[in-house]
Amino acid sequence: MNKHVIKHGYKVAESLYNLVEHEVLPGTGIDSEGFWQTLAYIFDEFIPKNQALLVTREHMQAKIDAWHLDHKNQPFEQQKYQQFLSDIGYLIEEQDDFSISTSYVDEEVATVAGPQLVVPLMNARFALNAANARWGSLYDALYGTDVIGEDNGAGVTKNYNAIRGARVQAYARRFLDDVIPLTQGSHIEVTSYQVANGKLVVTLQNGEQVSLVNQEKFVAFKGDKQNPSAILFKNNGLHIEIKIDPSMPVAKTDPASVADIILESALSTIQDCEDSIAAVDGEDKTAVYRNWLGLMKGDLKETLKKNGATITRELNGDRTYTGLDEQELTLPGRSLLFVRNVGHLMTNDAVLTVDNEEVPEGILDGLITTLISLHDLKGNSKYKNSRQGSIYIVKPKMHGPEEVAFSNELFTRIEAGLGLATNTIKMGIMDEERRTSVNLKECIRAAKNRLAFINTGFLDRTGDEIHTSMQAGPMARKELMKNEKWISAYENRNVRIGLQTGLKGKAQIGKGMWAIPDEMSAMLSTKIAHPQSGANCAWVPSPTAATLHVLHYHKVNVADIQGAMLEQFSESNNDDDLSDLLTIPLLQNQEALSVEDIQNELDNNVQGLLGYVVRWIDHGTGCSKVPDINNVGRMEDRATLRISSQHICNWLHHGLLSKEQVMESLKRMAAVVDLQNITDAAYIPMAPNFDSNIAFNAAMDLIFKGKEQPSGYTEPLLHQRRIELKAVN
Ligand SMILES: CC(=O)SCCNC(=O)CCNC(=O)[C@H](O)C(C)(C)COP(=O)(O)OP(=O)(O)OC[C@H]1O[C@@H](n2cnc3c(N)ncnc32)[C@H](O)[C@@H]1OP(=O)(O)O
Ligand SMILES: O=CC(=O)O
Ligand SMILES: [Mg+2]
Repeated sequence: MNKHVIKHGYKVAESLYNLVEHEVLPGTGIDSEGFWQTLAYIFDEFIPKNQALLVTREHMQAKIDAWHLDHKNQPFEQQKYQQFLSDIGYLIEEQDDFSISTSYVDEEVATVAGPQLVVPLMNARFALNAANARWGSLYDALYGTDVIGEDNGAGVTKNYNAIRGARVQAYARRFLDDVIPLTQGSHIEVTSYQVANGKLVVTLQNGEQVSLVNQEKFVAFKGDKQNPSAILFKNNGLHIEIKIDPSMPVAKTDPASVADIILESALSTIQDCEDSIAAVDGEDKTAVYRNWLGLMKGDLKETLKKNGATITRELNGDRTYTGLDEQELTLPGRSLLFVRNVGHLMTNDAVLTVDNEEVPEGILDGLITTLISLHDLKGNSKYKNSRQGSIYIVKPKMHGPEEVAFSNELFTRIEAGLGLATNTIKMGIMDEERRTSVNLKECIRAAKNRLAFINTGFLDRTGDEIHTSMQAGPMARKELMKNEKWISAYENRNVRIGLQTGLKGKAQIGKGMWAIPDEMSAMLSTKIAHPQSGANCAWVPSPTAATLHVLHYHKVNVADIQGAMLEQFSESNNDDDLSDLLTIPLLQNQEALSVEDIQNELDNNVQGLLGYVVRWIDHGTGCSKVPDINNVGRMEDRATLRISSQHICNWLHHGLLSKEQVMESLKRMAAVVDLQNITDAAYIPMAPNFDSNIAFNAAMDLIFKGKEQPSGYTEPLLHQRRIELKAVN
């Protein structure tokens, strides 16, 4: 067990204590004793409330399970089911209309629509990269991904492939023609961009001088007006820089010496303490908090080897240009950072009660991540995160309004304890549990003075859909879930309620993750649906994906779409989409499933599950790219694991699978996963010693004990097994 320091009746892990005492508190203006006293008061007050909320979850789930068992083999009556959900307080009556009144929200959240990057905060290399992903090279994003085809000699080669490069240049120019068109001709014909009398003068190959159709989109430049090194545009609130540098190899093939198109990309980033990391004890929590501290103090650094060279990565500075008024124009060089705390379920030994009980991790996260954020608010960093003086905390996995009210109250108490004005902490609500989706309006009301985002976390939400209705019958195939009634009702209703509660211009309405990190071409052709649906941000898994997804926000003006939607809502009665939302995605036509279909479904789930779990348990890696059965790399995190484990568990429970069949698949797929990891020297193979392999046992538990897991969450079992592994290593 970790060593602890006793503070006001609580035992604080020594590593955390030292971090807070020596690195966090200095410079915050908060004295040590006052802080530990606040911590103790907050735990005294909120631990019992937190525990009571978890008991409510258990009771509701037990009643839902019982209802389905009572109605087994009877025709399903939707109205009766909904009435039952109301009777048990799962479904709450919506109250009067209202609008949120959140203030001091940064423009990246309130008014400018764009990509939102998510990153595991435990990984400093990635966390820094994400903070710096505010600006990204469009040329690199295109060249390095499948957006540019490999046909006709355009493949990725060891050295620079000029054929591929030419395609990249052409693609980027078509984009410029779309969003900043010239009065005549195309950006591909340009031989020079110059500035004269506050206007952009563009010379084409035929010698003609033209300009922009929308002059106001040209906002700044760098260098000499006759010979600028950068031209800056703004479209839909997002910046585009044409970088001009004749010394760069790619510029030599360009008549206007364009070296790159740099796009403002990840407007905001969520630094994640939750589903993409594996922090199981006080030591791990301290490492995560230390990275957040480095980001808030602006001094986080990571030395790494890249392309044979050793580099030190740190936060990028702001970007400066010359504005059209000849004054310096400074733009943020870093993404606006949110921090995602954990939810209400887990506990951690970073702090123990006097009875050696672990404290709720979510309460600790709220307190420590806020304390650390004081460095940003107090200007202790050479960089600014929130120019509005706010702290952005995403709260995941909350079930219904009373759990949101709990977080709201906790944040108010933390603010008071740390001397902050009430509502300095802005809350992001993940709409990812069914009891939150069905009561979304009331959830928003419960945080209406601090709400900064709602986001459809469809991955957790799918896991909860399966678990909540575990007893109702076998669920639809995983891949086909996206065609089910509930999910479109969920996505549309989230936007509708968000707009009707006044989020436009004040907060984000966000959409979920693109979970196929290497399929950027597919992302480009489909993820435009997110801004088109009225969402002003959507999640991407990497900086490259952010630079590509931002193209959608240049093409779609989300504020206009939201405005039109609001008008439409006021003219028509809203359809009652609650029944659709509550339509359980049961497998239809089970007889049509062949033996092979069932086996494929199982093998695919098992492969993803094992591929993820083995890295989680053995390496403490909370988010991985794992090949599925078709060899497509999938982003796996605890939410996708929740889906696969619950899905197998559900089919097993309803007899579509046998225990032996699941075991056979687990063992066969373990060998496949072992092979996939063969180049990793630190990898511990699962086959053939399955019984003694901790990761393999974790995988079995997730399936065979899946029904009993609270809300079908994977973290209790993952934590238990990782702690077991850490103890033997
Ligand atoms: C349901 C939910 O809760 S979704 C939210 C949780 N999910 C996430 O946060 C996804 C975060 N993404 C990731 O962790 C990764 O992109 C993965 C695991 C999906 C893929 O990782 P890898 O296989 O290592 O990616 P790949 O090899 O293609 O790229 C690695 C490079 O991209 C960078 N990178 C990849 N993802 C990110 C990211 N999210 N933020 C910043 N940089 C990133 C790395 O820093 C690295 O670059 P570097 O060598 O310069 O440091
Ligand atoms: O947190 C996101 C999700 O989809 O779950
Ligand atoms: Mg989630």
